Amino acid sequence: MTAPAIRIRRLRCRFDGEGGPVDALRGVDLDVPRGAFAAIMGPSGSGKTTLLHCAAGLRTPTEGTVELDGTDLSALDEPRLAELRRQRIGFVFQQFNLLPALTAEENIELPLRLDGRGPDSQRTAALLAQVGLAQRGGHRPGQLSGGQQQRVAVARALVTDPEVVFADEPTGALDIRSAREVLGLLRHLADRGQTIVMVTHDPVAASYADAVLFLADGLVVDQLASPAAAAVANRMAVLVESAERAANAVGAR
Ligand SMILES: Nc1ncnc2c1ncn2[C@@H]1O[C@H](COP(=O)(O)OP(=O)(O)OP(=O)(O)O)[C@@H](O)[C@H]1O
Repeated sequence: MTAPAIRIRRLRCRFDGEGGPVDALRGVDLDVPRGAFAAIMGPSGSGKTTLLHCAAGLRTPTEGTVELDGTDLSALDEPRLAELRRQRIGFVFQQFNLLPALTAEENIELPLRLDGRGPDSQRTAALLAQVGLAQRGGHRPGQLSGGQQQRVAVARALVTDPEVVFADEPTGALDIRSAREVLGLLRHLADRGQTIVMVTHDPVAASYADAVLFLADGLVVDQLASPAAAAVANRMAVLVESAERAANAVGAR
C-alpha cells in the first residue's frame, strides 16, 4: 500500500496566549490520500489554520507527527524543512499574495527562482493555459480581476509540481462567480491527481471537495464524504451553536 500524501498522528499545538496557554490542536489524526481534495471546516478558533500550518511545515507542533508522502517533517532541520516547503508544497492564500511589480508569468516562475532553478517558459505557458489565462501572462496583478489573480496564484502554487497544495480560504476575497471559477479549477486539478487541502468557511466551497473534515475546539469531530453544501451547512450550524454555548458557559463562570 502506498503512503497517503499526508499522514497526521496525535497532533497537538499549544500557544502561549495572553491569558495562559491555548491548546489550538488537542490530538488530531488525519490521512489525506494522494489525489484527494480535502476541505477543513470548523467554527472560528477551532484550529483550522493551525492544522494547515503544521501540515505544511510552517509551524512546528508541540507533539505528534506530520508525514508528507512518508517524510516525517519533525525529522528535518529548518534548512531541509524550508527546502521541502519550496519543492514539495504549494500554498494558495486568501489575499493571493502576488508581487505587484511582477507580471503574471514572473509571479508564477518565482518559486523556481527562489529554489535556484531557472524558469521554464513552456511550463509557465502551459500553467497559464491550465488556469484559463493564456493571454494574460504579461499582465501585472493590478491589471487582473481578483479571480484572475487567484488563478495566477494557483498556477504559482503548481509550478514546482508539489505533492500537496494547501489553500487557506482561497475564495474568501472573491465574488461568487470568481469563487466558483477558482473552486472549479481546484476540482479539475484534483481530478487530474493533485492532492489539495483547503480551509474554508463556505459550505458551497467545501462541496467541491471529496471529503470535509470538521474541527471543533482543536479536535476532529466529524467527516463527510462527497459532501453536499446543505449537509455541510447543517453540520456547521450545530458546531457553531455548541461552540457559542461553550463560550457563553465559560463567560458566565
Ligand atoms: N500565535 C498564536 N498565539 C496565541 N494563540 C494563538 C495563536 N494562533 C492561534 N491561536 C489560538 O489558537 C486557537 C486556534 O486558532 P486558529 O487560527 O488555528 O483557528 P481557526 O479555526 O483557523 O480560526 P478562524 O476561523 O477564526 O481563522 C484560537 O484560540 C487562537 O486564538
